[in-house]
Amino acid sequence: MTVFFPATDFSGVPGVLGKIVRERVRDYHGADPDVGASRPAARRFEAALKQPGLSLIAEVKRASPSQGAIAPLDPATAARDYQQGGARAISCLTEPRHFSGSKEALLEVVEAVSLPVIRKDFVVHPAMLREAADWGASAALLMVSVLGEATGPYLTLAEHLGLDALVEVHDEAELELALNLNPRIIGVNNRDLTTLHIDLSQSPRLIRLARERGYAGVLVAESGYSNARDLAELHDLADAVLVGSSLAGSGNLAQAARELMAQ
Ligand SMILES: O=P(O)(O)OC[C@@H](O)[C@@H](O)c1c[nH]c2ccccc12
Repeated sequence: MTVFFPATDFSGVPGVLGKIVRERVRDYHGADPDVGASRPAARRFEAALKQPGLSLIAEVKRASPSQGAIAPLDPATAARDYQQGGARAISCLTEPRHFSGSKEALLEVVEAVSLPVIRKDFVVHPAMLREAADWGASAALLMVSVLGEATGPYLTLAEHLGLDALVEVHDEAELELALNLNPRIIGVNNRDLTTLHIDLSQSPRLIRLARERGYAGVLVAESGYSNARDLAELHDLADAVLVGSSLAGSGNLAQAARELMAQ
């Protein structure tokens, strides 16, 4: 299928995010943009997040630009532990240089658990979504800070491939852009990926704003959560929370997940 992509100029993406994005652009330079025939939507990721109560998306995260090495997790074991600890979906990084992610990690996670899995990467090329579908992911991350006006076409592409999309925003302007596309799932990242600074008030604030604007889709709070207290106000506000570092570095992933979600 053919999707119109506005010229995407990633040279303006600032900071750490810009560096990673330009590396990913080079990685996929010349990759085949053809995504093939349409695939049926399973909507498993979305359905997992819509269950009653705050849903946990637990992330297989071995390293990050802010922390360096977090833990030498075996992806399959980590995903199984998260599932046992009550996670409703698994996020798996596939970015290799800064997050120690890989295709293999994603394949192992998909194989290990019955939960839906989201491919966590810096999507800058249609081939990355085709791969996500081929590798068995149920969803992929689309970052408005990276894709800007191209977020719409990428949403169409994800839909075409039967993938759910988590449309990630960090500030009001990005939220406005996302709301105009009316995606089924919006995530608000507490971390500014250009500076790596975390502000835990960002998600609740923008989630409230989205609801005030009449947004009726699924809302996800992302990043920086390390204990049950941090989640207190999210229980009646967000549909889901995305947590990586604090769980991954805990030493006991199932127990850490249970303790985090306890009210
Ligand atoms: O490790 P944390 O602070 O719990 O955050 C998890 C997740 O939100 C974070 O990994 C993330 C959110 N959006 C991203 C985009 C790219 C890379 C990583 C991310």
